[in-house]
Amino acid sequence: MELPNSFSIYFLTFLFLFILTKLAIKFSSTKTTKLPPGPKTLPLIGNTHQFIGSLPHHCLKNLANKYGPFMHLKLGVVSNIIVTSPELAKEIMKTHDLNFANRPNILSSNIISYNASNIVFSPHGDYWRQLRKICTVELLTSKRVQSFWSIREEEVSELVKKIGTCEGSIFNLTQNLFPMTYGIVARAAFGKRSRYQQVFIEKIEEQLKLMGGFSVADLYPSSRVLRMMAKGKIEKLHREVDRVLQDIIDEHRKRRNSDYEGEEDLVDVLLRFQQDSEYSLTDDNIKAVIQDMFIGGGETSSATVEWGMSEMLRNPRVMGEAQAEVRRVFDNNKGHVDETELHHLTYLKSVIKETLRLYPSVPLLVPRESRERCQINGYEIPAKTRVIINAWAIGRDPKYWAEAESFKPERFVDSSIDFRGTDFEFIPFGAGRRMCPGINFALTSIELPLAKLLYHFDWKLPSDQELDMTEAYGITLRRENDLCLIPITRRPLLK
Ligand code: HEM
Repeated sequence: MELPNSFSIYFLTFLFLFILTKLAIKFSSTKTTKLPPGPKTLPLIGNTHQFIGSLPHHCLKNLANKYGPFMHLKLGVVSNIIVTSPELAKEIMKTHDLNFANRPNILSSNIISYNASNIVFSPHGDYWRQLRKICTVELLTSKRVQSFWSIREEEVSELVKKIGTCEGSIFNLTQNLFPMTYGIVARAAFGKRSRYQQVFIEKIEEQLKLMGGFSVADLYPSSRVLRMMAKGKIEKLHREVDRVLQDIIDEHRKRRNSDYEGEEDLVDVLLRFQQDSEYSLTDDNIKAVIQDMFIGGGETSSATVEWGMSEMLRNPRVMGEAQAEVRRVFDNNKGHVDETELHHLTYLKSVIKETLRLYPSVPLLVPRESRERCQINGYEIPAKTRVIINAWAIGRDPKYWAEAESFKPERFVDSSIDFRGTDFEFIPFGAGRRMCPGINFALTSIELPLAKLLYHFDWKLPSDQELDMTEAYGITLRRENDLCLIPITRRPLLK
């Protein structure tokens, strides 16, 4: 047999290595460049057309039913990953939390948040850490929250008094709940209600509506023309809100320059920080944080009270049980509701959890953005990809919740499932580093009003028709129509 000459050996070795390298490249590229599945995209618009006619969290749930809990969607030219399962939510907010600790640059949020200098939209880093720490220490720890008890007591009692005067006639609960909750935040964080509170609430609500949709400019971020066109309305609204926020700062500054010797509130602390800090906070930065507290503290908690009351009206058995509990606890002890005995209201706490399961106030949480390319479940997530977590759909997934669409507070009565960021099937406050820091503040602003509304009054719908539960369009989950009810006094307000 003739031996191969050295040329043939070199040639065959080269050919072998060449094929091997090609295969390795092919194999590794199919493995690492695979995006999660998703519907086919159309040229230019991507999947944007699939959002027409329904609320974003509903559309995304329907699409996830078809394409799975880890889905890739193109909105315009922007890649989005949609997460619709507790396991994958845990991957994003726990396993890869640091990589997803940034927020995307969204035009409306950027304008409203003074160039992303608030807590919600600022990039993960020292500036964000400092601001979040100040707000937590000054306003949001459970000790600080408790210290505001008299403010809550006054504001909620005022509402109860007003309801008492409408005995037997139709009372618009929505129109009165929201100002009350904003009042609590304003007094706790800034010392008093704003002079322009009503206008301010209206403008903030308009802002939130605008932020809930997909602005065309955000679908094509590199188009300066689209950005210029989209800015007009949101900038006008922002200028109006800005005037109120500047007013709050100016008043505090004037007070600091006088001989005022009262306690410092959050704005005083931020102004002090403005002078001392290495970050040299501007007035705009402070206004951005004030707004965080207003939106975080006002809108979300009132919406939860409103949905909780709505569901109880649809489920008289639940309403009856919650009322019996509140009346049992407070008739025995004091004859009026105060915060000292709220911890006995275990059924009411389950009602609140069930409300947040079905109506998480921020249904798609606040979007995250990947810093670096990473792999999850064998799929590649490129750097700077937007991630949207559908907490609303996860809370209604029959795989994790029996009778998922029914309002059944009992499911929480002897259950350890909580919303503090460790049970990923129940994440109304998010999880991980960017989780909501306002849980303690929120809970007291929900529990006290609900307990008082149930203690003092029975409630009836104005007509025999079933209560309309349509959701409004916006970044927060609100009722489309105001909740109007007839109160019947059962325990008159004594003091
Ligand atoms: C029912 C009431 C509330 C709900 C459902 C809620 C929900 C949320 C959610 C889902 C997030 C985003 C979390 C994430 O990205 O993982 C968030 C962030 C935030 N919330 Fe809340 N929130 C509520 C009340 C409050 C209150 C009372 C405050 C303050 C007074 C507040 C202040 C904030 C702030 C500052 C952030 C941004 C955190 C960050 O990016 O580091 N929230 N909230």
